[in-house]
Amino acid sequence: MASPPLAHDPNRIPAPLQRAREHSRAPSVRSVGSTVDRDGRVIEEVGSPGESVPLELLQSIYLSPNSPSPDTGSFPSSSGMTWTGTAHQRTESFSSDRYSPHNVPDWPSAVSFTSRTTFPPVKKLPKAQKRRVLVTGGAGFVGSHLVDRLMFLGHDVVVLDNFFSGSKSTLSHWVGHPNFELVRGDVVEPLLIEVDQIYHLACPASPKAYQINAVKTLKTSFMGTLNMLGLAKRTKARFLLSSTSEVYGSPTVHPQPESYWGNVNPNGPRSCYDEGKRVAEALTYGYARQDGVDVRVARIFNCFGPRMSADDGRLVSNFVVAALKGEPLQVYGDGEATRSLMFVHDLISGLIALMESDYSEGPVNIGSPDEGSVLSWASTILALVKDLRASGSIPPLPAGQKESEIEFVPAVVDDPPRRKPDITLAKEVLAWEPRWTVMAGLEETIRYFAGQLAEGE
Ligand SMILES: O=C(O)[C@H]1O[C@H](OP(=O)(O)OP(=O)(O)OC[C@H]2O[C@@H](n3ccc(=O)[nH]c3=O)[C@H](O)[C@@H]2O)[C@H](O)[C@@H](O)[C@@H]1O
Repeated sequence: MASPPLAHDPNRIPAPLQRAREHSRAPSVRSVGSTVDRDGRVIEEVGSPGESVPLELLQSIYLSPNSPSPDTGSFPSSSGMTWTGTAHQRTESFSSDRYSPHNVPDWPSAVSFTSRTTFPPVKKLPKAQKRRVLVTGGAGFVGSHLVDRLMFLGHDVVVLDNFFSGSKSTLSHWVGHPNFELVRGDVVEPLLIEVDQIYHLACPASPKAYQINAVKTLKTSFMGTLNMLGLAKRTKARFLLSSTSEVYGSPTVHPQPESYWGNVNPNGPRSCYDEGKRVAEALTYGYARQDGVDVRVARIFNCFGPRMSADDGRLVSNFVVAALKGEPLQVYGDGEATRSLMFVHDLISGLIALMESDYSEGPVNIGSPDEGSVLSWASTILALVKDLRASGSIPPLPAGQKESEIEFVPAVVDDPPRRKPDITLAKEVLAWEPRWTVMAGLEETIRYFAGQLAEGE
């Protein structure tokens, strides 16, 4: 089904293009060599001590053989994997010589598959430490990164997903692993299994996706959360709800602390998601007070990274894909709305830290304080893609094709004008704060999408 266009406000006047051009003449923004964190330390592992996973292992899964390498800035050969050592345990499964598409008449784009016999290496945990973890929405962008992390840490993971916005390909590397189970199903139906922890992520999260079927989004938020809380009550599992910064609506307090009650339009085009998540929070604390369910609530602020789908509709994926293709970066409205961007590995570390913490008194903001205007993020992404191209790290544009430009299009209805988390509480109770710079995260995301585009995804 084609996605209906987002509602636009025709009365908002786009800012002059000249300002965008000034922004995009930003100086070189690219960092060189290994990925370093905010303190200038090389990032070798992600996650808190005791719960950390080597970055190279994670990258070996989500970066394709066609993704440019961070250190050499060069392309790996399209015929083989570039990762070595324990991280390289993937089975080659594409078009062997024998079954090459060229050898199959009339099948120009055929792909052959072999069954996987080896898996990425996972920790061996003593029985007492091994948890049975349910991740609803585990095939989605955020869910699949969480599943990777939990699998590497050695837990038993069950994923429940209806594949509305998630995809089986995000988890194909675990299918058949004895610690892993993938269930096609919808959280609006009850699920009868035995678990120790539930990460409840299931719900379309991009404004484009959640507005396609507003009633279904509300049903997922309400009935899905009700069912998963019922499961938590029966199994005495700890329950973590992925809530959102959208519960703050168009905030009148900036930055937003957890104590702020928000300013949400209860019947606008975004209300299906905003109010859905607000009722999901109310249900969660209802079960905690009434039935003693052990709950955690994470309010997630704008997150980006590999495995966002190219047509996801959100800022980073839209701008990166457009810049790589040489298409216009469309800024809705005047581009003055602000967002604070967090890289996905930081979010996963925050979610696990919250699940494992003793803090259950109320919601915790998980987000980055790196606030910038939409226009400034568009300019930054454009400049970064240009730099990576100039250094030969990603493919050049086809001959004759011009670099992307910023284009202003009408504003989106009820688009929150500014957003930045107050993360004092997360620092205090979880000892968590973002480690990745936006630049390092954007480079990783650009490498991911460059690999995807090279494979024709
Ligand atoms: O992460 C959050 O805190 C919440 O908000 C986001 O919603 P939004 O901030 O509107 O995310 P985007 O769709 O990425 O938009 C960010 C800003 O960029 C603008 N934008 C987006 C895409 C684009 O192509 N052009 C553009 O100008 C939007 O109008 C908006 O002002 C996410 O989509 C929600 O899932 C999430 O819960």
